[in-house]
Amino acid sequence: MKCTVCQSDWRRGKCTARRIGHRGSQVPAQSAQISPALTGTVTVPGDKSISHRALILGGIAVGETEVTGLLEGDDVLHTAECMRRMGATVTRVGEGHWRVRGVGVGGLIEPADILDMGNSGTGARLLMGLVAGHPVTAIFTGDASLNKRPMARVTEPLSRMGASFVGRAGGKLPMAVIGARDPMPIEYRLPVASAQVKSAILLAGLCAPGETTVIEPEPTRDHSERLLGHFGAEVRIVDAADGSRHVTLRGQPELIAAPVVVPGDPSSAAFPIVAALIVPGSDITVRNVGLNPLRVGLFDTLIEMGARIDYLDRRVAGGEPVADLRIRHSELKGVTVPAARAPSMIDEYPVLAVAAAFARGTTRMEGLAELRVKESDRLAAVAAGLAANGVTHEAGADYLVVQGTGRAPGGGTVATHMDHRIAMSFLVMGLASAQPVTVDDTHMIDTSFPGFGGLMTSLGAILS
Ligand SMILES: O=C(O)C1=C[C@@H](OP(=O)(O)O)[C@@H](O)[C@H](O)C1
Ligand SMILES: C=C(OP(=O)(O)O)C(=O)O
Repeated sequence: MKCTVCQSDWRRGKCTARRIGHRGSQVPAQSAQISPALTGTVTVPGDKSISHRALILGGIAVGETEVTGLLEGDDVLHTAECMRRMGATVTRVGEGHWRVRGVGVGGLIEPADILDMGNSGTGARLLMGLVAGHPVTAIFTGDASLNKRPMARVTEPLSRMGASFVGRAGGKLPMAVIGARDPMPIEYRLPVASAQVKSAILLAGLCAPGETTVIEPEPTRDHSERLLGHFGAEVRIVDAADGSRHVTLRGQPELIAAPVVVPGDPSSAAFPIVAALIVPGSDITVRNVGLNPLRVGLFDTLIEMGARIDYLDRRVAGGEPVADLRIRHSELKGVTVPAARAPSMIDEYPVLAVAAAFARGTTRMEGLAELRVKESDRLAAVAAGLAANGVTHEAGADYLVVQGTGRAPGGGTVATHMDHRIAMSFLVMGLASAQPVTVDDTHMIDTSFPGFGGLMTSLGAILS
């Protein structure tokens, strides 16, 4: 018998592959079917982007950083393990409660073995940036999905800073990163709006003397900037008249350990939220959702579509705005989502496409080219999932148009292509579609949302 996730031998009820974070399975498929009104109050796991960064910056700070609310998803666990291999002491104290003792900026040690980043583009690209600024060599690899994703977007600027790279054709992992002995600060204009690329350059810039500047065509999530400031680095942000944002870091700071409180991940909250909007009679509350202005594009779009979402008890926790969200079933209407909004909701298009299938009228989503290089080609995977479930749509090179009729027919099986967000989005679809929806593999859900099935079931969702 073989593990249905990685095809390694399956013995004594376990997958024999000894990859970090990989549990393997024989029963990865799952179906969702029409469910009664969803009700209740839930808390989603911690923000994935902030969790990676808390471990990375804690790992190069002086002293002990206490992290609460850390996402214990596979992606973040890979980052924790890789930081350990480069000298940081990373300890789990309790659920979501971790301590990190750092090595100081410039103090990374060379890892004795290959760094396995699993499914995580964020972990891989941010750590490639960090290694690029240190005089060490590290070999990065990932799973079948990550090893297909483009890395030239980070190797190009990091080469200018003095690092070198030996990888597979087309700039793919596995790849050796040979860190710069004397890293140079650069000024770099990002060719694509990407918080991962911005963060990789800033992390390399920590070890360079002088100022490293990243110019973003449109602002992307700013968790790196916020946390760098929180740990004592000098970061300047200037919004230019042409709409671009200039982020400048002064290199070679001493980072000082600082407590990090991780809010709930808005990208994970998106799934119960859309589920409640489309399942008739639903009324749920999702507590402690991060509302960083550069992450809320989905919520703004849903409200434009007619969603009844109330922000309760708005507050600031751990330097990020948060609120409890009350969501009630809503009659949605189609809207046009402009390309400029993409950076603030880049991971939410699959679940927005599901909401659009339950809206009345046409929803047009533009500026989606980046979806093609995520854990899967998300534009193609969403289009195939919509087709399998009888939803009329049109997908172009960088756009998606969904014709909503108030309810998706369902009845299809969706290929998830090792992509957690495709799996969760189509399970949400099945909760309100006329026929059940099946997804072929639910394993990858643990990368970002461990406990997804249990949380949805606790609200009344029927998953089998
Ligand atoms: O910086 C981050 O934490 C992330 C940035 C985004 O990727 P890009 O930078 O490639 O847009 C996003 O898709 C990813 O889930 C997390
Ligand atoms: C794109 C994602 O993550 P990453 O790039 O870190 O793999 C995601 O979580 O949707």
